[in-house]
Amino acid sequence: MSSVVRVTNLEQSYRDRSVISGLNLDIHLGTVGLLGPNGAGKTTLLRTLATIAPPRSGKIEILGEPVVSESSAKNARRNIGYLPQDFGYYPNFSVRDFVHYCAWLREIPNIEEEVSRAIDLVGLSDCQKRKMKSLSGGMIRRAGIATAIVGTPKLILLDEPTVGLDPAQRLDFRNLIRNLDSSTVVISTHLVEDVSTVCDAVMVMNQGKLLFHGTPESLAGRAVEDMPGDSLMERGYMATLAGKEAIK
Ligand SMILES: Nc1ncnc2c1ncn2[C@@H]1O[C@H](COP(=O)(O)OP(=O)(O)OP(=O)(O)O)[C@@H](O)[C@H]1O
Repeated sequence: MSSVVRVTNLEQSYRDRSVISGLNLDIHLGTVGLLGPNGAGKTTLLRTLATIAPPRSGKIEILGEPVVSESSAKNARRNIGYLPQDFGYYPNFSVRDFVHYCAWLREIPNIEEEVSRAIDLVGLSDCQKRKMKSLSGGMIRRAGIATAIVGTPKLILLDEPTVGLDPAQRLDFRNLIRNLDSSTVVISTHLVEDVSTVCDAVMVMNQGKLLFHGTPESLAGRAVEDMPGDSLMERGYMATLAGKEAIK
């Protein structure tokens, strides 16, 4: 199976401070959850995969094409939908204007149809004419998700997409992700249950290193008795962070 994303020996730093080091990664078609505590490097990794932050060193390939220059990054971005953690918007734009503008930037064909579809998928059709500044936090987040999924890009990168969503909206979000089966979706989250319910694979990062990459079941299989957590997967995650894995 060919990789949708391949990362080889990635180093990233802010000024002289290394935040990702020696990271190797292959992501295949499907939905992958990216778990890690605050400051683990999740946002930095997603920004790198979104081709916004060029690697300090190492290589990235998106859909088999190396990203080595601004023009190759621009080509890659046509296939990438990215929802940053703190995304900006023009407060006076309507929901539709916001999604349309992002689709236009990505040069999406059949733009009106695709924008309507994305807005419908996030459940905002009835308020697509409302101004962004009049929306609740959860609705703003859903409009942001629409900008990432519009045109069904081959790679969708969502940084903390469920923050601010109420429990019903989180269930809707999971259903939406399940229906994006022609895309590879990478979801950064603190919520282990988001990962256990929708992801085919899980990555656990800490201190800029990848500690685990496998199925949700194999992460749950790392659970050890004395670890805190309400589910096997939470305990497996905590055991992985603590470097204490179940002995098989
Ligand atoms: N612009 C920046 N300048 C300097 N340091 C930064 C910058 N952005 C992030 N960092 C540092 O890089 C490290 C990784 O941060 P990053 O935001 O990638 O982690 P994260 O896993 O996404 O965290 P969170 O879950 O809190 O969003 C942290 O120690 C953070 O303080």
